[in-house]
Amino acid sequence: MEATISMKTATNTPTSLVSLQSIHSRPKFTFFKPNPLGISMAQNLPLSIRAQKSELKEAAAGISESDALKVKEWEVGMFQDEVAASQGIRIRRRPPTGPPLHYVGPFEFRLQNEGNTPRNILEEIVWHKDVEVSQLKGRTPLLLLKKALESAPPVRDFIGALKAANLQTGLPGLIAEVKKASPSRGILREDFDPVEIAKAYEKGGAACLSVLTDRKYFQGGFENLEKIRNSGVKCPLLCKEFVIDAWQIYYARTKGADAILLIAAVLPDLDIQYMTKICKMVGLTALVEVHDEREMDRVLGIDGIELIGINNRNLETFEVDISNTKKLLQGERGRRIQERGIIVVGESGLFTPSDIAYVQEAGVKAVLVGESIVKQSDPTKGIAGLFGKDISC
Ligand SMILES: O=P(O)(O)OC[C@@H](O)[C@@H](O)c1c[nH]c2ccccc12
Repeated sequence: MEATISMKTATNTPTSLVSLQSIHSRPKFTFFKPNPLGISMAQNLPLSIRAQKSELKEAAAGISESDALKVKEWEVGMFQDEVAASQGIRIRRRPPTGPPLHYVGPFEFRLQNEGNTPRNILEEIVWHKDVEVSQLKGRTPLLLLKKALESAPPVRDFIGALKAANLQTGLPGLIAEVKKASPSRGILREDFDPVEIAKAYEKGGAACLSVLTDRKYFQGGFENLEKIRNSGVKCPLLCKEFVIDAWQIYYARTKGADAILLIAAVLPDLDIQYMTKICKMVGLTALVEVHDEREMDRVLGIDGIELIGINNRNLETFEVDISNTKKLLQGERGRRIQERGIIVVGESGLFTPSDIAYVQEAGVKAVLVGESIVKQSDPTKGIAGLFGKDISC
C-alpha cells in the first residue's frame, strides 16, 4: 500500500510530497469520515466497517444535528452494501474504508488500500457518481425538482414506440444511442453534434433514442438530453445514466427523459422495486438492465417490470458476447418473460444484420445500438446498414 502526504497551499496545490514507505499493515492515519458527505470530523477510526460504525456514532454525539444525519446516511450506505452483497451484487456503492483523499489541517493524505480503490470500472463510476449526485442534490433539492415537474411537458410512450416499430417492420425496434465516447472504446466520434445525430437516427427509422448523460466516463451530459428534447425530435428518449439515488429519476424527468436505465449489477432488489415505482409515479419507463442469469432471476422476482435490457457487455470487464442475450432467454426464463408480456431489449455489440437476426431469434423485440451506427459519417445510412435494409417508414 502506498501512502503519500502533501502540504496544501491556499490554492490547494501540493508544495511538497513526502512518499511514505509501503505500509503493509492497515493505515493508522487520522482521516476524515465520511468525507464525501462533507463532514470535517477527524477521528482515529479503525478501518473495519463495524468498528467504524460504532465510532461514528460516538463522533456524531459531538456534532450538529444535520451532520449527525449525514453520518446516519453514511451508516445506511454501509448497510446497503452488506444487503447488496447478500444478493450477489459485487459492486460496492461506497468505498468501505472511506475515500483515498483525507485532509487534516493543511495536510492532504492519499492512502490507497483495497478498501478505497475501486475493483473495476463500474465500481469506479458508481463511487464517482455518489459524490457527483450528492453535490447536485445540494444545488437542486428534491422539493424544487418536484415543483418543476408540475409544469413539465408530458412523457412520450417509450414501450409503445418500440412495439409499434417491431410490428411495422417485423424487426426489433431500434433504440439508437447518442454516444460520444466510452471507457472501453475511447472516443467514437470526434465531430459530435448530439442534435444532428439524433435527427439522423430519427430519419433512419429509430423508434427511440438513448442519450448518455454521464460526463466523466462517456463525455455525455444532461444538456444533450435537453437539447435533443427541445429540437423537435419526436422519438422517446432514454436517459442513459448510472442511477444510484431516486433523486436522479426526478432530475432526468425535468431534463426531458421519457425513460431511464436501472442497472441490476448496481442496485439491490428493494432499490429496483422502489425506483420502478417512482418511475411510474413520474411517468418514466424503467429499462432494467441485467447481464447474467442471477440478475435476470432477481429482476423477474420483482413485480411491475415491463422492460428488461440484456447487456451483452460485462461492465466490469468490458467483454462483449452477443450469445449472452440467447443464454438469458432460454428455457423457463424466456417462458416467464413471454407470459408476463415483458419486452426484452438486446444491448451492445450489435454490428451487422446477422447480429440483429441472431438476437431477434433469441426473443428480443428491441435492440440498443451505439458504436456501430454513431461511428458512421451518415448515421441514417448506418441504420440501414445495420438492418440490411431501409427501416425508415
Ligand atoms: O455501443 P454499443 O456496443 O452498441 O452499446 C450500446 C449500449 O448498449 C451501451 O452503451 C450500454 C449498455 N448498457 C450500458 C450502461 C451504461 C453505459 C453504457 C451502456
